[in-house]
Amino acid sequence: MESNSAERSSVQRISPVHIRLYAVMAAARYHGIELDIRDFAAEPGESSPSPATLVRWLRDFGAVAKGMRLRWRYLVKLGYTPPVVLLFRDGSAGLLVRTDPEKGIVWLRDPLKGEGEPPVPIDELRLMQLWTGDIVLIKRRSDESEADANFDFHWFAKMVLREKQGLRDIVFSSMILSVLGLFPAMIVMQVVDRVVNYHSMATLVSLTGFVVILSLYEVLLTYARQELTLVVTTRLDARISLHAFNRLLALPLEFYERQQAGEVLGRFNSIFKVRDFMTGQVLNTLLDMFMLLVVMPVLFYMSSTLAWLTLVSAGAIGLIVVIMLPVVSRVAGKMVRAEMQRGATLYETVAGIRTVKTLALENTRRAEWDNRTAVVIHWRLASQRLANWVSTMVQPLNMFINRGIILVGAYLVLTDSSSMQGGALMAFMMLGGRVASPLVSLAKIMESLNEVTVSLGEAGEVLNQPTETYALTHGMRPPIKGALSFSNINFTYPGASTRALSEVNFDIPAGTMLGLVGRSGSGKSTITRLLQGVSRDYQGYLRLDGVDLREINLHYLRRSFGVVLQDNFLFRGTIHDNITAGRPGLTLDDVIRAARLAGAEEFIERMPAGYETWIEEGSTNISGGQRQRLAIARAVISDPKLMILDEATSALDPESEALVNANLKNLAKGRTMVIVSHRLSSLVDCDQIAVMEQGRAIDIAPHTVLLERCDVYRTLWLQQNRHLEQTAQPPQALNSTDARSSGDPGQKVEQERPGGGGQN
Ligand SMILES: Nc1ncnc2c1ncn2[C@@H]1O[C@H](COP(=O)(O)OP(=O)(O)OP(=O)(O)O)[C@@H](O)[C@H]1O
Repeated sequence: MESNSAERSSVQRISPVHIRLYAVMAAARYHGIELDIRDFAAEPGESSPSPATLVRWLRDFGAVAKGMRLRWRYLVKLGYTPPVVLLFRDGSAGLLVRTDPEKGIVWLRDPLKGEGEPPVPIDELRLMQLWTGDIVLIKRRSDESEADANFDFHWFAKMVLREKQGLRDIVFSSMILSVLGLFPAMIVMQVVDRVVNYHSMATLVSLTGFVVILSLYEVLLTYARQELTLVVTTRLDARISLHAFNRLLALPLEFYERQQAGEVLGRFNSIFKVRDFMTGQVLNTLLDMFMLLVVMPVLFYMSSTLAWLTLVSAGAIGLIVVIMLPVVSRVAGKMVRAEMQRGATLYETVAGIRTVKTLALENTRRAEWDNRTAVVIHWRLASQRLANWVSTMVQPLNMFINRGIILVGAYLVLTDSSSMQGGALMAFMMLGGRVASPLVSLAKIMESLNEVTVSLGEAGEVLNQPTETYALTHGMRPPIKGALSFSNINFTYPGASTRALSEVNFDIPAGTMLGLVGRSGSGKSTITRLLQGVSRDYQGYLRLDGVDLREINLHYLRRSFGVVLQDNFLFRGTIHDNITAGRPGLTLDDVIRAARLAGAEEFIERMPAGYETWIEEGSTNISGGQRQRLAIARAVISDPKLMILDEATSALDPESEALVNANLKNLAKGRTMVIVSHRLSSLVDCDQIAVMEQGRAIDIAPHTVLLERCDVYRTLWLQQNRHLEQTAQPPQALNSTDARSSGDPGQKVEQERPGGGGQN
């Protein structure tokens, strides 16, 4: 219930709509699904959320939900049940937890009260006055484990088998089509042997009728099968795409930092090769195999000698393909990898085109592209050559099946006319060709299987990495005030040999404006990464309001932070869209308030379309200072209790920097703010400044105190402000706020904490 009160605290008044949302959240929580009220997007025009809107919300966050209308007589039969949401006429909702059909009573729980509270019994008459008749049923998705399952053939097979019904219909129609496929040959046999030999017009007429009806049937069935296949493969496609993209989003930032973006994309895209294979080649070959099953007995019936000859030749084709398989697949694997690397080069060039152009790196990029293309071409040629070899070896056997058999058959007809007639020979010819193709495609499947295995392995390199899913969906959601405490924090980046943070110890109360200073590489950004839960593999304890950060739901934690970096990505869209960043439920008033706080209001209003001004990709049509201010507005719109500004003003011109800095105090009101800056003069207003040196927090105190007692700080300050030093002595007099800050002697970290690093 802790989280319930947290969410409630952000709501001034509990309206019926909120009660309805809390009811849904409580029912979802029963199944272990944590919803955040801030994720709820109301449908425009709906005064209170309809079952459909609630179901959409639930489904978006991993629940299986269903809205339905129920009569009392069915509702009362539910017995002991997981909480069912009953929608009330006033826009609120209740939670039904138990019913007694004998007594005609249901028990409702107040969504705002804890699970321990006893439910209230209520009879039909009273309930019908409140209840609209709508309910929302919620349960946990049974394939939750599937969401975290590895991307392998097993997973794909499971996905395919989830389309059981569709597949069953496809198989059934394929079997019938296979049988129908025999008829043309049979008809030819009848026409030659009966109609032509005996000049029988009556047989021709009845055969014609038969052919028309069967053809019609075949046309319809083929259409239906195609339609079914389309539906099944499209559904499969959608499911795979969604799942893969969710995986991509659930990967930790640390993973992306280690990987080349182009390679990640290339690997991700190889998942679609697997999909094409499963839904195209495998399915078609399986369907072809039915043909084989149907045709073979007929062939043996017509002539066992010819049937054996056909089977052996087709088998030999399959054998050749299988023997060549390892070589072909090795080459195919090299081709896939080469294509992926070329894709990475393409992506890098396009993503970094500004640098390429400004540094005139076209020739270098072109040379790299040429090299990569040369490798691709080399392996493609090799693989196509190999394929050519295989098909050349196979061709004589294929020709034998298609042409040689007729000669053997003719010989059989001549030497022993009782064994076969001319018509049967022609029918055999027509059907014999169908034996080779399924066998060959079966062998080819094995060939592709290797290429697909390589692709799957590549995709797995990205998609089977450990995700943050658990941390994003589990954990506490405590109310956040903003007190931070670092105790004995040690952290080393994966693969690095030295610690990025070493025995960091300091505490700050909620509402502190904390500056982080230190030389380049001293660990300032690493501190902010730990705070945002980007890197979680640290030793020691980092507490937010006394709660271990690792215990807090990651999604909730990150939402509680407003973060502005040195270079902020603005999405293509309007200023309004960028400030709300797609967060549901924010109004224009919120946008304006955030823009005002960020000092962006004035320039936005001067723009021709105001908040509807379109921002191009890479935000080329606004200045750097404007972009930063929009990023700040985006960060403060949800009124976070914690804010991080990591070199947010470093890249700005002095005027824009002054504008943003002038607003810092305003921004910091009511929240804890962590400001990383190289420019010490922008931090003099901070309540506390932590000085970082080689991963250690060597001191923390207000500006004036640090100037007096921290050598590193004083050196940095003097390096940047020597000109001021000469004109105004002593440095404490530089800023009036220093006098206030100096009242707080701060914490001399290394002295106060045992185990802290020594001061430099
Ligand atoms: N993703 C990473 N992988 C490995 N090492 C890293 C990574 N990021 C930072 N480091 C290392 O960790 C140390 C601290 O880096 P950090 O970025 O926190 O320093 P900083 O004080 O913010 O530096 P700057 O002021 O230059 O941004 C540095 O030695 C750096 O080389």
